[in-house]
Amino acid sequence: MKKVSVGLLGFGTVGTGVVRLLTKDKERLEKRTGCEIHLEKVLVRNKNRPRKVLIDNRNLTTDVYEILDHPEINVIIELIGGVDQTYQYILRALKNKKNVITANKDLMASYGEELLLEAKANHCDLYYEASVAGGIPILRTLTDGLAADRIQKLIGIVNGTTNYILSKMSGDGLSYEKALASAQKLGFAEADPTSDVEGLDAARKMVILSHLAYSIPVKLDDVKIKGITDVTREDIVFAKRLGYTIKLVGISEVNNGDIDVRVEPTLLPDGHPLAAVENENNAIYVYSSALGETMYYGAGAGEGPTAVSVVSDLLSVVRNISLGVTGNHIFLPKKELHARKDNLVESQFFVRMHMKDEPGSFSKLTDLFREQQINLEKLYQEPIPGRDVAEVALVTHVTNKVLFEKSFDMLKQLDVIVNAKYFRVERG
Ligand SMILES: NC(=O)C1=CN([C@@H]2O[C@H](COP(=O)(O)OP(=O)(O)OC[C@H]3O[C@@H](n4cnc5c(N)ncnc54)[C@H](OP(=O)(O)O)[C@@H]3O)[C@@H](O)[C@H]2O)C=CC1
Ligand SMILES: N[C@@H](CC=O)C(=O)O
Repeated sequence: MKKVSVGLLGFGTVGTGVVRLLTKDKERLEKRTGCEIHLEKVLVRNKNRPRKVLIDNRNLTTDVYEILDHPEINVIIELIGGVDQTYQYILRALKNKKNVITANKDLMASYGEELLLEAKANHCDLYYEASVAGGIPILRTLTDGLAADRIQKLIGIVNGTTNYILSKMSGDGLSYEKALASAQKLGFAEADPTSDVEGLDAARKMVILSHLAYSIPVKLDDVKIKGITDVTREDIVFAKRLGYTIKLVGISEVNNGDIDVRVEPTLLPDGHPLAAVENENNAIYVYSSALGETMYYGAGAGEGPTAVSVVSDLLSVVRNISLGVTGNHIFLPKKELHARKDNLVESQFFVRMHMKDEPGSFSKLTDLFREQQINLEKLYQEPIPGRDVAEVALVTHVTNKVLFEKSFDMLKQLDVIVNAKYFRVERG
């Protein structure tokens, strides 16, 4: 039996899941590939820290070069996270002709193209399925399953932490802080959860997905990003009254030579399949010309699901090694699309505001939208007991984004408006 030796960088949440799977299912995995899969070394910071899975202490090392330069190791799995230092490690591994598997979307969203070219130059594999949507095999789906179709649009719930927080705030009435602490404890959140809650993690994933869906280079700088830190329980409640669920979604769309990629808290109609995606689950809704609409759903974060994606990549690499081939190179055509300008974006919008509860205030509001030629699809008003202020929520018809934002600024200037905020509405 051919032997493949693996070096693992990082023994945290996902690293633990990978060691667990490679140990527990060793025989089954080896049968699937016809090769012996040997975990040679694991990089840790502290060799004496108690671990959640049994491992021989002699397999642990604190010296990364013992793995990167190890003559026997053919595959390196990177699960430490971070960008600059990790980039150098992966570059060195590839130059040393080692195949690489990573779950690191921060790195792949910024340096994916360079690293894939380096892998190609060195006749190595670079697989990164776990970098998007944890356990859902979405990268394979885009590059293999849908290879023959033309993809036009993707809508993704691609961050487990924020979906978990919004679900808990909505369903269990948990505060934002408690829901975040719980997501951290369960291992969904990044080491620095700012990237989760501010939308950056989802934006990185949308860059990777868009690149594979449309075979074009997409820059993180071109993604419009807004996180969930301003979403309150009241926003969730009043959106619900109008028949919507608030989710942090990434939307990526190509049209007439331009591309629009954005991540923001968005209202989805309650009947939309994405509205039912709860907790740390993720889903990607794909619009393609021949197949139509398809949705890929499952656990988007956590030890077990993410380890399945990593180890499945490993099995692909092991099969390639035994066949003497490499795969999974994405060739980037030189065509570039331009980021869509806001004056070309059309959408519905949800506005929530506190309005003085006095005669004439309501008509000031409706007059403004009529003058701006923005039609309202839904309107909800409820007095706030004990205060001379009413809660008002509305949804516009589809309108131009620039026109809407100008009108929203005018709305905030009305003397009857105490405060107001808005979110985009996605009809699907
Ligand atoms: N958690 C999840 O659900 C998912 C995570 N990912 C990605 O997977 C990667 C790993 O995530 P996760 O397992 O959650 O992260 P963790 O923080 O749980 O684990 C990272 C591990 O790497 C170790 N580490 C970091 N730097 C070094 C270093 N220089 N030398 C040695 N060890 C180091 C850390 O050691 P120490 O404990 O000593 O700090 C820690 O154990 C990240 O890129 C993440 O974005 C992708 C999909 C899902
Ligand atoms: N922090 C990420 C982990 C998986 O990528 C998330 O919450 O989705």
